[in-house]
Amino acid sequence: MNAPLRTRIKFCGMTRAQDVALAGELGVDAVGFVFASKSPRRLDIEQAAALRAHAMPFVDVVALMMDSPAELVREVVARVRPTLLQFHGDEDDAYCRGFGLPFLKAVAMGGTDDEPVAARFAHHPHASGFLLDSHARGGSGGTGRTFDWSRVPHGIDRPLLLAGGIGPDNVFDAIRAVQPWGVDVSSGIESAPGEKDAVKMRRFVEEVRRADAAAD
Ligand SMILES: O=C(O)c1ccccc1N[C@@H]1O[C@H](COP(=O)(O)O)[C@@H](O)[C@H]1O
Repeated sequence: MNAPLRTRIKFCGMTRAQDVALAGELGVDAVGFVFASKSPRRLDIEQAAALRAHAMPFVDVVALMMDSPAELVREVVARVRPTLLQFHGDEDDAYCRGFGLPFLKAVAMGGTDDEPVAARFAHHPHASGFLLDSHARGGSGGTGRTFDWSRVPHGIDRPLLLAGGIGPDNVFDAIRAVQPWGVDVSSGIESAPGEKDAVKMRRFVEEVRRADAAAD
């Protein structure tokens, strides 16, 4: 894919109505609700359904699952009505596509994995895009750690979202280095797990726009 004219932004791990509303005001493309059982940002279905009402038009709502029972995913789809699913575990392509929604698949960029990154995309032919995160295979995301951005493959025919340890202070450099289709941030815009910081959220968006304006 060509370098995008506008880098998409996803704010993940939202837990508060005011943060979801501010994301919309700032022109963020997507907000993520985490249902992974071990996450400090995990929502139950009632909380997520209530938060969903604060998402503005044209803001996608992404439900993040990690090796969840299919029954939970179905309930989230029915009651929270996400526009996209994001799978962070060992879910295979057939499982991921079985919920009738487009999905993103997270690819673990940390640890030691002999399979080349580009080859891993082939395991999920129906993924709408891939999210490259810094955790090792089997580990959780939302770590606040970066990975070696030079390992991001080029010339991939589907959207790539760069994640892992990105924040207002490094997102400009990240976009210049990788030219991803989008960036995904959680802890880098927080004051505490799940509590987004309005100043960091705004600065993050400004830095993405600055990188887009500086693109060759
Ligand atoms: O956010 C979480 O708690 C989480 C838990 C389990 C799997 C994924 C999770 N978050 C994803 O990880 C990226 C990177 O997070 P960070 O910016 O390094 O804190 C985040 O954008 C989510 O997509």
